[in-house]
Amino acid sequence: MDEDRDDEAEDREDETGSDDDDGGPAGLRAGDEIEVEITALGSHGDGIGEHDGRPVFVSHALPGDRVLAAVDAVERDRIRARWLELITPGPVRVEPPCPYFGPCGGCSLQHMALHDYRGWKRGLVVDILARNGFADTVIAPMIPGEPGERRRTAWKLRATARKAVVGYAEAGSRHVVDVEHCMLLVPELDALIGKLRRFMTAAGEGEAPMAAGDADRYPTPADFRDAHAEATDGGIDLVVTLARAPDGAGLQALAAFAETADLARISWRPEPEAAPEPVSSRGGKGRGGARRGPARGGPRAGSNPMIMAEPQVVVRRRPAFVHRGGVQVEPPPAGFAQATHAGEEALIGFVMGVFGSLAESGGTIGDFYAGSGTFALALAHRGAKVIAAEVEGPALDALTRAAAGAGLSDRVTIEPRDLMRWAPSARELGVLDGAVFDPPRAGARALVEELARSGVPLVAAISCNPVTFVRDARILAAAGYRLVRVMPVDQFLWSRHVELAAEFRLDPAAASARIQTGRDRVRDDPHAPPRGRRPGAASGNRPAGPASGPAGKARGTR
Ligand SMILES: C[S@@+](CC[C@H](N)C(=O)[O-])C[C@H]1O[C@@H](n2cnc3c(N)ncnc32)[C@H](O)[C@@H]1O
Repeated sequence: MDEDRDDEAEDREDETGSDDDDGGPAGLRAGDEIEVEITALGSHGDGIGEHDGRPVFVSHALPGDRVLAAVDAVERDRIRARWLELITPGPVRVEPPCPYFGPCGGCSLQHMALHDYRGWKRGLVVDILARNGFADTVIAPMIPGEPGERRRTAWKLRATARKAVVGYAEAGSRHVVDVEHCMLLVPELDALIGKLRRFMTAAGEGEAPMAAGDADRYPTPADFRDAHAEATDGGIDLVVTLARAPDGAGLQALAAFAETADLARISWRPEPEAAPEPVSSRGGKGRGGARRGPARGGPRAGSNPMIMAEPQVVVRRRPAFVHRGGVQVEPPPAGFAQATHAGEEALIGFVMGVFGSLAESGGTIGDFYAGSGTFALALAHRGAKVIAAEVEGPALDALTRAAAGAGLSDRVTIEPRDLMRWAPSARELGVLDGAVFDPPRAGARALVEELARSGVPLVAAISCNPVTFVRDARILAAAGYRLVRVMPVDQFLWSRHVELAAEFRLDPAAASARIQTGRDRVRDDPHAPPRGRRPGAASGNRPAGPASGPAGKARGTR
């Protein structure tokens, strides 16, 4: 699925020094064929063997396999090779349960026995922690993923001369594999694949209402780009990306499809555009520039932002609501949701395990990268005062409405904020009794650097990228935070992606040795909001610094 293909380069922490090299071992060149005995599985799911003293990475090969492979690249520290033939299968190899496995880039490890796959995936977390100074950390058994659990997905939509295509991209390619079913998905999402294909096909054949009497017949199958679908408690929430804005007939067709497929809500959005460099009206760049406005995210300096327009709701037949920590919330179309209900429950359970008694005693907890409130609502429901910081305005609007609906408004303070560009300072964070952060794959370095100086005693981290997690964890550890326990979670079954939840406690010795930093300074500050009160409300004290980012909306979430 989309998550399984992104960020290939970003987190290849084990791939430094891999420049191409002319001379391979014994003159090995790209295209040469070699036999390799696979002894391990790498963090990207490639089988690893050895040739002439150098590691060889062979895609799709598994430990114990003996394979014939073609060399793709000879690099300074490794050889990359493409699988040609299985000479002898290893003991962990099984028949993949899905007929699309191989061509479809959605899953990469269905051919590995589930037990071994799960051991490998948990081992990724164990290994990276051990290699980064956290060998003593307690690592819980992994919360396993199961087929039929994935409650959100993004399909690629294409049209060929003969048919409409609904599916997933091939690994490392733009080609889309047409699928009838996906066994990862909850049944209602799986059933939507065929309905969506029929809808696109009907558009092409002039059978759909959108085509009736409309010379331009919009949208045609070729205008569909992708679809984001989430199974909510109210029904499916579908967002289609289209190459052009639908006209009246197109909107009617989308509404009719929502009726036929019994969707809760259907929206459309245009294709994303590359963001221009932020330019100041005075000729400067960035922060003081013309794009400054209410916090909605926006292009981040040095990133590769694609501006995603807000989806426009065509019809909302029922509320597309979900329950989070006992509170009902209706996230915005295509808003972030944890990929599986079981995964979300496990993560909320972990966070409540860390902060439960603090919440019950009315402590103040920051939820950073809060989305529409998965943790904030659960914590507030339990009694905490929560400051929820997030860049996406629509997610915060949903969180605000949900808090109001549950009578929790007085416990939830919303903080629209781009946390990568304008992380709250250690001093601002010092009012908190606890903090949870759940960033995108890039991690939360700017926030963590401030947290490390803040003196906040209890911190929970949720991460979808162990590489950026250990980077951030080392910053906290260097400041005296002990990584108490980690819980791996498999929300992306049969992929290389693993999530984790972690608990950090500030070492009492480090806390008492702290000389007038963050928390201590704030306690001494007569203008600081008293602990246990709602910052930004009674005291009027809002965390300093710009709470607004450039206009527009850049997406970079998992
Ligand atoms: C992994 S999601 C977690 C959301 C939420 N904790 C949940 O479990 O539903 C990451 C969140 O970070 C937000 N985000 C991404 N970049 C951000 C930034 N620069 N500043 C603040 N929030 C950001 C996304 O909008 C998204 O809601």
